[in-house]
Amino acid sequence: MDPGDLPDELKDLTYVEQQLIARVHPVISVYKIKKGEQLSLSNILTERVSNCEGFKDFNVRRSKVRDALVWLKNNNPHYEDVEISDANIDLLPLNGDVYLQCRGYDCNDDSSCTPDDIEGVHYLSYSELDDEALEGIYLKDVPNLTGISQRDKVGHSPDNTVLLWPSIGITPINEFGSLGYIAKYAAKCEVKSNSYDDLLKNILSNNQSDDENCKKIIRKLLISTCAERDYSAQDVMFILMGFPLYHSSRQFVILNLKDSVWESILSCQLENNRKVFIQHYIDRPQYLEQISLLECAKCYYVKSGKWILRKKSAVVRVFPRNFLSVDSELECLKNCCILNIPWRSIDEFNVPEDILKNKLDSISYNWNDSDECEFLLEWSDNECDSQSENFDEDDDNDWKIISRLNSRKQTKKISTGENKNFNWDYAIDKYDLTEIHTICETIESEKVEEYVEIIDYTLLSEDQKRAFQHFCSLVNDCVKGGEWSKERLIFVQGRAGYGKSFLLKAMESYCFQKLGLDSYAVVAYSGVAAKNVNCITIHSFLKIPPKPQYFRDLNGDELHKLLGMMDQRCRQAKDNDEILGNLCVVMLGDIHQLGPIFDNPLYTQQLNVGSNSFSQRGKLVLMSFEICFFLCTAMRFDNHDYIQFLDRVSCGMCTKTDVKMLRKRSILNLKEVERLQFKNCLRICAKKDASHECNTSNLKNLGSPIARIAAENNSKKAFSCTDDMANGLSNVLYLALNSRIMLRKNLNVSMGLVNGALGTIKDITYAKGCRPPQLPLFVVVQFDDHDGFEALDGNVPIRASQADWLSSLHLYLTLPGFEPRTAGLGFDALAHAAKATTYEQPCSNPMSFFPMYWLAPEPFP
Ligand SMILES: Nc1ncnc2c1ncn2[C@@H]1O[C@H](COP(=O)(O)OP(=O)(O)OP(=O)(O)O)[C@@H](O)[C@H]1O
Repeated sequence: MDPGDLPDELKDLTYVEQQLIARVHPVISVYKIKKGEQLSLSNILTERVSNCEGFKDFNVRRSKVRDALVWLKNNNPHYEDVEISDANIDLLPLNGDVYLQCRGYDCNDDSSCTPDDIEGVHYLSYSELDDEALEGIYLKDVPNLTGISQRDKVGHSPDNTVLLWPSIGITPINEFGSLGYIAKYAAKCEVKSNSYDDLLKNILSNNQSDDENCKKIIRKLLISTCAERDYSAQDVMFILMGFPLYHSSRQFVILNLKDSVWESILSCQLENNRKVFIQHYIDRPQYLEQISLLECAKCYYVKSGKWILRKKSAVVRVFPRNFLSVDSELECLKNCCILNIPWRSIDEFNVPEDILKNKLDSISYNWNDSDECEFLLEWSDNECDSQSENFDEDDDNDWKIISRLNSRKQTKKISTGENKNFNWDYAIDKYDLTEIHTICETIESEKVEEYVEIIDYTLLSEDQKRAFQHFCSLVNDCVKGGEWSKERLIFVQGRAGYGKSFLLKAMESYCFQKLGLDSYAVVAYSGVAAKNVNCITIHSFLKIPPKPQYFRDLNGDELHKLLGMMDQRCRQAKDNDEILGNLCVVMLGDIHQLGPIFDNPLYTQQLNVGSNSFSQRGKLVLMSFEICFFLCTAMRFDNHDYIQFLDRVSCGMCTKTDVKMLRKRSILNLKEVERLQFKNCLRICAKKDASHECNTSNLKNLGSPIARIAAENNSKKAFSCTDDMANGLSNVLYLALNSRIMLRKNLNVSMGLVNGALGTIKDITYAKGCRPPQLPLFVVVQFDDHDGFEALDGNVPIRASQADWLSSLHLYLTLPGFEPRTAGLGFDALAHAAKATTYEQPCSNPMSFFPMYWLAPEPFP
């Protein structure tokens, strides 16, 4: 709307003056709940400075307000009946700040204007939140407010205080800006989803905010993202949708590195001799001499002059967001240094560019043991996207520079000691590069040997026979070419060693004899299983997108997804719309061996109607398996007590005696000789930190030089991607001679070079003149279960490879060549220097509370 020229009386009114003369305006009250940690303005490092614009300008001029009101009364029909009270106007300052008066405003007096009165805003009560939303709340470990609306809660709280309005930077969020803010926020946390982006755009452009589906999605996303992230976003949720406010367990700290702000901060003297954080940092105590500004802001705060270590590190926001978008590279470097290098005077950084670069290099590659810091550069998504689009593949150098300047956030650093002088091209002369090339080609061009073992069916146990006979009649249906005469979707359940693989071989043998080699397929979930029964993996057979490559067994959720995808593929392949394309499918496994997850039971009836996700589809497929055969006879062991014991343990039905037995076999109670047998085993830790610690100490104990190999990313997005998003590619890899490693990818299933294969590094081979953090040409590994190649003394060469992955928006490229996974150390195709890995992925949070005991499984009395 264009109101035309404004009269002088209404021109240049401040925001608060406009509020004072408005006849109708929404009152938005934002409350904080006194519980846990609170938002504390003292933690915002960039203090409110007097020249702030927008809502923080509380200046009011008495005459301006009076003149505007008089003009409106004379000219605006809606103000005709207004009585101007001189006494009230005289309460206003002649020209002054009413901020304190606003803070003293008692929200309980505002009973006449409840949010429900505000037109156009639909408030949802707490009870209207659906289960999903509530689940999100409980998962986030926030106070349980069920049964009592937030508004009630606030009403009973004796110490409500009005906070500053939510804002984006210094621009207030009002009823017009809030949707945009939500969109920005939500899109940020859900970068992968195109449809979500579209949905938000629709809400904004077509004003479809009443659409229930939209609301649901927004609700869910906001609940999960805001609880731990941003008070402002929480405020908006509360105002717009009536969601409860949560306390965040983390504080937010803003570091503004703009030159102009620096100057004003350092020169301004706040009342009561208070200092802004940056001044505290400069005057910090001696014992914090070596801490960087970024770390300091994350870990400490100052209260009454005392330095206090935070219980949880704060979320630090750095402005300007995109360092590389600042005017000069010098400025960008300077900002990086200010953040990450300990300093006392800002003048330390007024030096030439190459000195700054050296300073940065020294902290990137010469890390002290105690220092575990990270570069924190926040990229705004837009900036990032435009960078990626402009990316020119030929122009390597640009992105390599970016690559060196950053490291992915979660990366913890390990000291590489005095390796600077180590001659990393020591091994190149030992190898014939053509030979290595040929071997690598052989490994990578995998061919599964097509042989079928013919089984003597009379050997089958009674249990196995029942399943086998059912299967045989289905094969005979195929031979006749008619309809299926029996249930075609078969589940065979059996514990470890109960004869599943043997039964599978028998089924394959029968199929082969009756129908020939091309009429069936044997596939396995993992590379290890595929190797055991001489087949290929489901993923490569059905061309299903690879799952993140890391040590992980199948779990219930994975099973659902996998079945969903298999269903789709089978229907496509057979051009048949029945479940699994009307194929006969036999699934052999052990539900008790599925990894634990925080999810519904495997056979849940809870399906989200209308949902088309693979997981939902997989649940339906699983329920379509109508017949299940149980293998109840242990074929591998004959110790009856031990079998019973394993049965009880796998069902969680341990007796007291079992527990005693388990305690005896705790790894801590074993004799030294026994314990040594587990020296090289893979350890699973509950937390990333523990696994990192374990890997670090293992690496250091080797006493060999450690190579820190950095991935080269072509876009800023690639830096910020988690390992999962990057198909398991990690940004930094630590390798050392003789370090234990694990293969993270199925290189060649039939050779046994599969995901999970363990080995020891024998050589890290660099071209002449090259060294870490560059990629080596190849790494030579001695695998535990592979004879290796004669030409390499029984070792296997693993060379660097290029990996790319496609998100819904962009193609990102990483060149670590080696894709490791959590647990930190390792390679991609290359192995993994990890002897430890985490189990948190399948277990999710709740499991991490349980202690994990390491048990040596044998001997059993
Ligand atoms: N009917 C049988 N006759 C003789 N030996 C058998 C028979 N069934 C299984 N076995 C043997 O018992 C051992 C365990 O069987 P198998 O490997 O098939 O078990 P599994 O259920 O696949 O175990 P896991 O779940 O650990 O892979 C193998 O050595 C196998 O050869």
